[in-house]
Parts: sequence; C-alpha cells; structure tokens
Amino acid sequence: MNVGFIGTGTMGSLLIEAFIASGALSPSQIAVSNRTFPKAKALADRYLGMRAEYTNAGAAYGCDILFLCVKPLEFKKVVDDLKPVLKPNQMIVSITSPVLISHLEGELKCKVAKVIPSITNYVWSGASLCIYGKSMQEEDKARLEALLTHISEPLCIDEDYTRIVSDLSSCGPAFISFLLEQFVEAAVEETGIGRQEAQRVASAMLLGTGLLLTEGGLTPAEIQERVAVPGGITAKALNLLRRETNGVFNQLIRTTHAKFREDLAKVSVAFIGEEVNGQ
Ligand SMILES: NC(=O)C1=CN([C@@H]2O[C@H](COP(=O)(O)OP(=O)(O)OC[C@H]3O[C@@H](n4cnc5c(N)ncnc54)[C@H](O)[C@@H]3O)[C@@H](O)[C@H]2O)C=CC1
Ligand SMILES: O=C(O)[C@@H]1CCC=N1
Repeated sequence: MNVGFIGTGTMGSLLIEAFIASGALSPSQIAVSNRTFPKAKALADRYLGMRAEYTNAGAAYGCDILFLCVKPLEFKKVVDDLKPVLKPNQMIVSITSPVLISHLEGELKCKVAKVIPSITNYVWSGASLCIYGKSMQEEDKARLEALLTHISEPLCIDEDYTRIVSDLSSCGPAFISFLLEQFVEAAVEETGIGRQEAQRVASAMLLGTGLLLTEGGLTPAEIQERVAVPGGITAKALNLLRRETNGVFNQLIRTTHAKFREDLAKVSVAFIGEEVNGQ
C-alpha cells in the first residue's frame, strides 16, 4: 500500500512520523508534497526511501490513500490540483472538520473519507474520528482503519457531531494542557516549588488519571468522589472549582462552534459558491 501526504506541517509530519515509528508504514511507501517544497524535502531526507514531490499531483501518483493535511481554506486549491489526476480507486482523507464530505464528493470522483486525528496519536494514543463518503466500501473502511489502528483508536462518528467530537479529541489536549499549566504556575507562585518538579508531578498525575478513566473503569464523577473525603481538603477545593468554572465549558464550546461556522461558510463559498449551515 502506498500513502501520500499533502501538507507536511504540524499534523502531516506528526502522522508520518507516528506511522513510521509504529511500523504501520515504511518510508518507501510514503510520498509527500508541501507548498514550500524544501519542507517536504527536509522530511523526506530524514527517511531513506520517502518520495518528496514538487507538485501535489506528483505526490498523489500511485497512492492508494492520500491524506490532505492542509488548513480548511487551502483545501479548494489542493482539490483543484488533484482533480485531473485522481482515479476512482484512490482514497483521499481530509483531516479537517470544516471541509465537508459533500464538498469533496462534489469535486472528486475518487473515494472520500474524513479522519480527524489528535496530537495524542503521536504517542499511539487517543482517537481518530472517521467519517465516510458514499463510495467508501466496507473493505476501504477496513483498510483505512487497519492503518489508523497502529497509532490510535478509530471511532466512526456522525458528521453532524464532527465539531464537538473534535473539540473533545483534538482540541482537548490543548485545553487540558492549558489547565495543567495554570495549576503548575499557581503552584510555583504560591509555594516556590520548582517549576520542573511541579510539572513532572502534575504530568504523571494526568497520565494516571487518564488510565483510571480508560483502563481503570472509573468515571470522572467517581474519581472525584473517591478523592474528596467528605469535609476534607479536596472537597473544599472542588467546591471552589465548581463555583469559579461554572459555565466556562459551555462558552468554550460556543466559541469553537462559532469559529467552525465561520470557516465552514468560507470553505462552502470556495467549493460551491454559497454558504451551508453546519454544526
Ligand atoms: N494541529 C492539530 O492538533 C490538528 C490539526 N488538524 C487539522 O490539520 C490541518 C493542518 O493543520 P496543521 O498541520 O496544524 O497546519 P500547518 O500550518 O502546520 O500545516 C499545513 C501545511 O500545509 C502546507 N500547504 C498549504 N497550502 C498548500 C498547498 N496548496 N499544497 C501543499 N501544501 C500546502 C503548508 O505549507 C503547511 O506546511 C488543519 O486543517 C487542522 O484543522 C486536525 C486535527 C488536529
Ligand atoms: O479541524 C479541526 O477541528 C482540528 C481539531 C484541532 C485542530 N484542528
């Protein structure tokens, strides 16, 4: 199987590195292109056998699966580059939420899928959110998921919920890291503990909490209940957190969804000349 990546920025190169490190793909199965060619070339130079191409059409040549790892507003240009060369048996995979399956199916005759990865896939962890176009047969879905399984847990989702599931799975690492950073900074400020030490302890705590939630079979509410002894220290601090963060995640979700609608409107104008409503 040959796999292409158009766009070797943060996510394109992260996926390539994870697929290679996990043994899912060897460099000789991979072709890359990027708007700034030296960036694609620099990546290919690190992996003997990887093919760096000057054009997106060149990267698509001979690929069974082609990941499109560019930003939403760059999609139309990439699709225009690929339209004349893609064959019906090739599969393209968009990794961004505001580009709809219908946008891609309207332009391309090949198989179309959307997979929203997460930075957690770099350490072969977290989910990859899968949405399939009409021409994806069961064997195509199985082939794609077999690849994704090396670095993630593939989850099929309804396209209408793409944004909220992306918030949880793909933006979540940034949100949780932000909260952790605030916790660590406060610890340094309030007590004088070394930042490195505080961060090491907090990171180990986050990993352990994640394991309790996944492998340990506990819910977030159960963890709180077990840690917060009635009348104890944690209970008092949890009360403060409930009071102070009340509604903040509702606002956060409204913010991501408003930005999503903005991007979707622009992408829709680029693809079909009019806006469409979306989640
Ligand atoms: N960063 C993350 O954690 C996640 C990102 N995504 C999605 O991945 C996509 C890419 O994001 P990043 O990698 O963070 O962005 P990035 O800006 O780091 O990478 C985009 C790359 O695409 C290249 N590019 C732009 N136009 C091009 C064209 N016409 N032809 C070829 N290459 C072109 C740019 O030179 C750049 O290297 C976005 O749509 C984002 O929504 C999805 C899930 C998670
Ligand atoms: O297109 C998206 O929604 C992804 C999730 C994180 C960043 N970009």
